[in-house]
Amino acid sequence: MVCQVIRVAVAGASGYAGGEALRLLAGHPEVEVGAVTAASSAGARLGYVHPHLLPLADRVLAETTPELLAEHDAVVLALPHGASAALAAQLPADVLVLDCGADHRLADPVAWKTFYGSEHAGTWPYGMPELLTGATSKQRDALVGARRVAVPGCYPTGISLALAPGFAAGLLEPADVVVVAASGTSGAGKGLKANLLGSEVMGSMSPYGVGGVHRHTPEVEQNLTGAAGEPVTVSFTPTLAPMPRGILATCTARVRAGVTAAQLRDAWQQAYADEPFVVVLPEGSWPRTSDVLGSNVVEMGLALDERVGRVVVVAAEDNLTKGTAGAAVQCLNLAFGLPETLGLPRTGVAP
Ligand SMILES: NC(=O)C1=CN([C@@H]2O[C@H](COP(=O)(O)OP(=O)(O)OC[C@H]3O[C@@H](n4cnc5c(N)ncnc54)[C@H](OP(=O)(O)O)[C@@H]3O)[C@@H](O)[C@H]2O)C=CC1
Ligand SMILES: CC(=O)N[C@@H](CCC(=O)OP(=O)(O)O)C(=O)O
Repeated sequence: MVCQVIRVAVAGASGYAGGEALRLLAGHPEVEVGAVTAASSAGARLGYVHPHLLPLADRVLAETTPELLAEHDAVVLALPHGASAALAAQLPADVLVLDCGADHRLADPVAWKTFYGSEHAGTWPYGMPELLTGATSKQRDALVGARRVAVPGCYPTGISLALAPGFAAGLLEPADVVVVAASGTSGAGKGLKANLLGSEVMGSMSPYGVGGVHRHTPEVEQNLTGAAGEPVTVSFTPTLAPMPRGILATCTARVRAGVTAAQLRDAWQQAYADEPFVVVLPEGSWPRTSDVLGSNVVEMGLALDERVGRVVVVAAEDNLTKGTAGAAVQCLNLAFGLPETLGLPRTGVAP
């Protein structure tokens, strides 16, 4: 356990993920917010780009340099894909680096090249403590004391947590997994065009990245393969929903012959019984994105569709909280030996 305050810098502080990291860090009892950095908004008051962050409103966004970031105990990188790897390589090994981008999530360089089209930067411990990596082992162990963390993607968070218990318990077939998920518009970052939001997104839902081409597909497959101990393949279709925040992922997989609804419920309950941030709802209850808005919780409900032999798991999360910045803070707590839940809300702001 560290005794002094942890100084944390946020790079990409003018963006959505950076803003959410600052909202959480500003309320964290062991953290002092250090440098806040950006690119095109460097020089602006933080209060100008994030009026909701009142306690930090008079901070001025600095340019993002490794020298400035290196003065901190921890750095949250909330930058576009590809920008974090080069920066992280220039930071001292004893500074905790939490990369909200995808650069260090995938272990397979071929999958990286196929879905991201650039050279693979390397693989860091994956920041999803609750993820089953076998029958009972979880990802948490690799995060205690870590100094480099690849924070998961927003869709892979809800989807992987939704299906891992069934694979870890050997109850699901590894092929024929189907996921359709809806995301709020903040998932696309602040660059999503205002006119697109007004005329095409609000009042409508639309699919994108259809046909197995979305870059979160290999991340989900990597996570579920780790839980199953054999290759898992996934058909994933994302959709854009007319709401600012939230992801609702509907995940289905074929159950092995003879598997009962009681066995399924048992596996999910056992997997998450001690997890503060993963909630399995009672039979017949289903999650809503509004219930987890601003909270670090993934809520899920499950049922066996006996007619077709498939388990259906529906998971809800806030893409900016548990889907990125909340996971980063959770991993910071683990890395520094603090209680894992420190500074992280378990309550949402519904309706
Ligand atoms: N939005 C979400 O729900 C989630 C996002 N993430 C990941 O978090 C990261 C940030 O996403 P998000 O906040 O949505 O994106 P935004 O577009 O909202 O913000 C991007 C931030 O990065 C800064 N920036 C852009 N280019 C550079 C550069 N070359 N060097 C330094 N800073 C730069 C921008 O600064 P400026 O504005 O000053 O130009 C801005 O602060 C991405 O990797 C994303 O994939 C992960 C999970 C969920
Ligand atoms: C709605 C929307 O556009 N969402 C983004 C996901 C953003 C995210 O969180 O994922 P990464 O961290 O991997 O960027 C997308 O589909 O690309």
